[in-house]
Amino acid sequence: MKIVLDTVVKTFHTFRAVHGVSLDINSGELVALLGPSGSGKTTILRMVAGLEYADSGRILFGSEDATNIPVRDRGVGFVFQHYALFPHMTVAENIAFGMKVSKVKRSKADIAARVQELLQLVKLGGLGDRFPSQISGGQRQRVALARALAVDPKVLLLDEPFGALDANVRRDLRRWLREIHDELGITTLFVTHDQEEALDLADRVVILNEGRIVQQGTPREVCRTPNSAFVTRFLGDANHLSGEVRDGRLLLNGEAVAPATQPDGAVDVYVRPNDLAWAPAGAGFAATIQRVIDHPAGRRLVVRAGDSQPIELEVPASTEAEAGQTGRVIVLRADIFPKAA
Ligand SMILES: Nc1ncnc2c1ncn2[C@@H]1O[C@H](COP(=O)(O)OP(=O)(O)OP(=O)(O)O)[C@@H](O)[C@H]1O
Repeated sequence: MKIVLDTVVKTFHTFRAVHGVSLDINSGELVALLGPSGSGKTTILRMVAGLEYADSGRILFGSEDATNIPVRDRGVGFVFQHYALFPHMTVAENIAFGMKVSKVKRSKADIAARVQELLQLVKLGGLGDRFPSQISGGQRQRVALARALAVDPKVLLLDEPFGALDANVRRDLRRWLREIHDELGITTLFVTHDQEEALDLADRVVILNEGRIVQQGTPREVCRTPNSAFVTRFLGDANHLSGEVRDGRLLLNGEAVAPATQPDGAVDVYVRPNDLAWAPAGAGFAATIQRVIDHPAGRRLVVRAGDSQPIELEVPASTEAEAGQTGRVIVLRADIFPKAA
């Protein structure tokens, strides 16, 4: 089922939460809405669900205006962070609930068979008789997904479904969700404020700020060609340096470090730790190591150049480095924007 948002606006009292958002979600696509708190992600999701109405603009399900389709006929499944399971029902009863109240009548045997099928799909076979309080948080969210899938939705809407879980469980669950999505091919809209989660999971990432889409593209596109300082900062883990472009070269601390295509003038430079290298001498700009942080994948150097803020570099685990050493920071790649006023 393809979903189209066409210039959708939503205002609460006098506050405009969504400013004319247009977005196509193709059939079978997994799209992540990513943005800081208050950027309008949940409001957009709720409008697609039919839980909230747009002030103007249109939302289409296929070629049909969704305004005319009641919520229960939209064929939408939801999973929310705090969309609790019914505590007095077993896992199996929770999954069966939607089928029992659905307009599509199914026999008891059909419902029981479907529940078993879903329990296998979400890898919880054998736990159907437990109560929600007897399973882990990650398992509960898998039950919530099974419950959402039980009524064969054409569209799946997920609002921070893994928000309350710890980092390792979150990572496992999003890989697993991606597999389920690929198996079932349901058009899926996923809301998160976690960059890593969006990049890991989605076919396309839509970045929102203050109720507007500021960039959209594949994870690779938004990471490699962020179109603004906001997107670069929001995607995280970038050093921010002040520099200057002069005659087609980027200058940091007065030293030419890389070619630049921008017009001459002051610039904001964002460089990811992986796009910097460390060398005892040679190109780049001079810096002094302040700290070395070892982690399983390599070493992180925290350096200072002149009176700059600390700059972080990611280097191979084999790199010899210690606090107090001086050397050169080499810029392999940078995102350069005209200096913000
Ligand atoms: N029912 C409401 N009444 C008034 N203001 C609202 C209502 N719902 C949302 N808002 C406001 O609209 C803006 C967008 O909210 P929304 O929940 O869509 O953001 P979000 O990006 O999902 O944020 P979060 O990540 O914190 O959930 C916020 O400023 C919020 O306070």
